[in-house]
Amino acid sequence: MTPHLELRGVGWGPRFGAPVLSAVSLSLQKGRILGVIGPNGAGKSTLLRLIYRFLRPRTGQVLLDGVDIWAMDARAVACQIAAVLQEHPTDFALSVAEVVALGRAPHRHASPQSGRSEQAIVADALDQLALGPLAHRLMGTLSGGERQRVMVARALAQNPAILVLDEPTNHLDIRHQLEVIALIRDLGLTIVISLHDLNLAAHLCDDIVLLADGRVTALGPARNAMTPATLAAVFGVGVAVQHLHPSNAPHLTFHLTNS
Ligand SMILES: Nc1ncnc2c1ncn2[C@@H]1O[C@H](COP(=O)(O)OP(=O)(O)OP(=O)(O)O)[C@@H](O)[C@H]1O
Repeated sequence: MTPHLELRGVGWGPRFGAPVLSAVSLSLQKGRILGVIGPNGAGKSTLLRLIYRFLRPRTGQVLLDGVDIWAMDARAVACQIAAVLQEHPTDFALSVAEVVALGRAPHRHASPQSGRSEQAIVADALDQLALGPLAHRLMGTLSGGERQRVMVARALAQNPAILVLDEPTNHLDIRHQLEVIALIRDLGLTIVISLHDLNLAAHLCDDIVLLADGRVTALGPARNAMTPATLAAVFGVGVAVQHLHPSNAPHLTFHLTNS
C-alpha cells in the first residue's frame, strides 16, 4: 500500500553551511500520528517545514500518496497539508473569524465541498476550538493561548488530509492543552506533530521519530522508539519509567546524571 506520506533520503541545509538535516527516511499511513522529538536544534522544525512544502529538500523527496510534493502545484499541496506553527506573524488587525476563513484560501477555486458553505466550514472550525465568543475580536487583542487555538481552527478550516503541528501546546494552559490534544486525536487525520513534552508524545503518538543533530536516531512505534536508553543517549539525562496507579500507564521521569 502506498504510504500517505513518505520521506525518502531527505536532507536540507542552508546554501552555504553544514547540513541541518540528513538522510531522513520514514513513511506514515493514513490516520497515524507521528511525533517528532529531539533536543533543541535537532532539526524538528526543519523536518516539518520540508513536509509542509516551505523548504525544498536539497536531497531526497517528500511524497504525498506517492507523488513528489515539488511536482505538485503549491495550491494542490495546501489543499491537503495544513500547518500550525509556533510563531504566527498574522495580521493583528484581522478578526478571529477572518483569520480562520483564510484557511479556505487554497480551496477558493475548487468545487464546493459536499455542499457545505464556506461560512459553515468556518463556523464549524470556530466551534471545534470553542472560539465562537471570540469570533469578532481582533487577533491583536488575544492572549498567546487564544491565538494558538485560532491557528488550529484555521488549519481545520483548510480541511486538510495531513495536519502538521509545531509544538501546538506551547502557549496553552493545562485545560486547553488537554482539549487540543483530545481534539487532535479524534480528528482521524494523518498528523505530524513536534513536541517537547515526552510523556505527552508517548501518550498521543502512534509512531515516533527521534532526531539528534539532524539525523534519525530512533524511528517506529512509540514504545519501541522511546526507551530510557534511546532518550538518555540523545538528551543526555537519566531516564526512569514509573508505572502509574491504577492505570499502570508508563510515565517517564528525568534527572541530571552529571551532578
Ligand atoms: N535557514 C537556516 N539557516 C541556517 N541554519 C538554520 C536554518 N534553519 C535552521 N537552522 C539551524 O538548524 C538547526 C535545527 O533547527 P530547527 O529549528 O529545525 O531545530 P528544532 O529541533 O526545531 O529546535 P528547537 O527545539 O530549539 O525548536 C539549528 O541549529 C538551527 O540554528
